Amino acid sequence: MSTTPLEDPWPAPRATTPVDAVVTLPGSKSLTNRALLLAAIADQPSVVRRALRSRDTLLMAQALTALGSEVDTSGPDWRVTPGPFDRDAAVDCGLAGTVMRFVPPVAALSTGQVAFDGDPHMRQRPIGEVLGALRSLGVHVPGERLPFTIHGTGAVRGGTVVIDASASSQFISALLLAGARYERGVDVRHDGKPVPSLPHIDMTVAMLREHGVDVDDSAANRWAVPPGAVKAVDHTIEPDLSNAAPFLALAAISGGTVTVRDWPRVTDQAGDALRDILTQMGCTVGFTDEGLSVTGPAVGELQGVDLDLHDVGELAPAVAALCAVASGPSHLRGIGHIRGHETDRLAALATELTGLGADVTEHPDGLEIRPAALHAGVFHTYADHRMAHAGVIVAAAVDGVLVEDVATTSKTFTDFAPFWASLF
Ligand SMILES: O=C(O)C1=C[C@@H](OP(=O)(O)O)[C@@H](O)[C@H](O)C1
Ligand SMILES: C=C(OP(=O)(O)O)C(=O)O
Repeated sequence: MSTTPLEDPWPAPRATTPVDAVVTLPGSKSLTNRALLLAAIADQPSVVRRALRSRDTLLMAQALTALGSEVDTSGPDWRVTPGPFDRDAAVDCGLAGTVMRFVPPVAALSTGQVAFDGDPHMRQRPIGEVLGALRSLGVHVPGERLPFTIHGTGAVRGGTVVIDASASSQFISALLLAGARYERGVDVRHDGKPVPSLPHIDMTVAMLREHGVDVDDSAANRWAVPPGAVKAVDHTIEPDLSNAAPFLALAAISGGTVTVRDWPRVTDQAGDALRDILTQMGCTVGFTDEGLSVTGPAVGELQGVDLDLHDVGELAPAVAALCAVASGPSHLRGIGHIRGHETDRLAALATELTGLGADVTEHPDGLEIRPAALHAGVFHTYADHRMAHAGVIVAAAVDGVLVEDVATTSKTFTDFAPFWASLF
């Protein structure tokens, strides 16, 4: 966590010349929290190398420790020793969707009572479909939202369950991650509007297979996991490609070149879509020996885009910030579900960008953003790390923009602000 108190609101740096930088970014939240959880229910101890050390991943480590595993987070490589889930426990979800959704299905394997709660806004984020699914799989867990308590019996029957995962792909991932440990495994069917963030389900399926779990995803909207052991695997965590968005955006708006080291050539991370998105906006994007390099067009020549971000909604705040300083109109579609993220991101982006002079129309499932002259002001972040990323991007392009509570970035990036400032 940051040792230097930051001014709040923070006068985030303005890029007055092209920014050229090569950056090493912290590990992926999504990969780290899946690796930790699978390690805790595996048959042997294992190591999560280059684990992300941030609020969301420390909350996951604490949750698994509270259940009965040992998680040694003292070095860069985290050692996980599975232990019996045989005690009462309290789990703080903070504002981490991966903790609130992924931990209950494994907590249901405990013999104890496991109480879940989180930040004030976490009580608004959707979880009812997961709790309903657990009930129909034989788990005693009353409630629809945080706070709730799982009354474990040491085993879960499992079987077939139908849920509506149109609010979050994490509902499906959550049930699959635990399912091999259920007596009948789990067969999850989705019934509802299309599931968002499918790359995140692909990530879950790929990691389960690495752990020796046989996943059947051959039919659309159905995922099945038979009962069986979860083998221990040592994972090395890739850099967080979604958190690369503000850094690559800095090249895009300043006409500079930013390289993110160790960008994987093949990955299940949603952030990999930035390569295509930034190319469409007029950037030059390519792999080098060091990683992925993005060079922005001349200042003022960033192009507007018409994009369906349904699969990669977590990129929407950073992309919306870029659209607000682009030279042409943009339409971001297919992202109604991000109203259920850390805050209602469509409303928050429309309010904050409009507050700085942007021309934004908010739709039920997206945003239209037309070119306008932006001006100084305060960009509010609503306890949302990705709103803070959007704020620093706009501040880099517009004189006099201050970002309120930039420290909220600690959810997935410890000491983001000093690192960001060091690039100017
Ligand atoms: O499984 C995961 O690690 C995630 C899935 C996505 O959630 P939604 O499906 O709720 O968008 C994504 O936005 C979130 O940042 C991380
Ligand atoms: C939606 C996000 O997070 P969470 O894992 O808390 O759902 C996000 O990081 O953009």
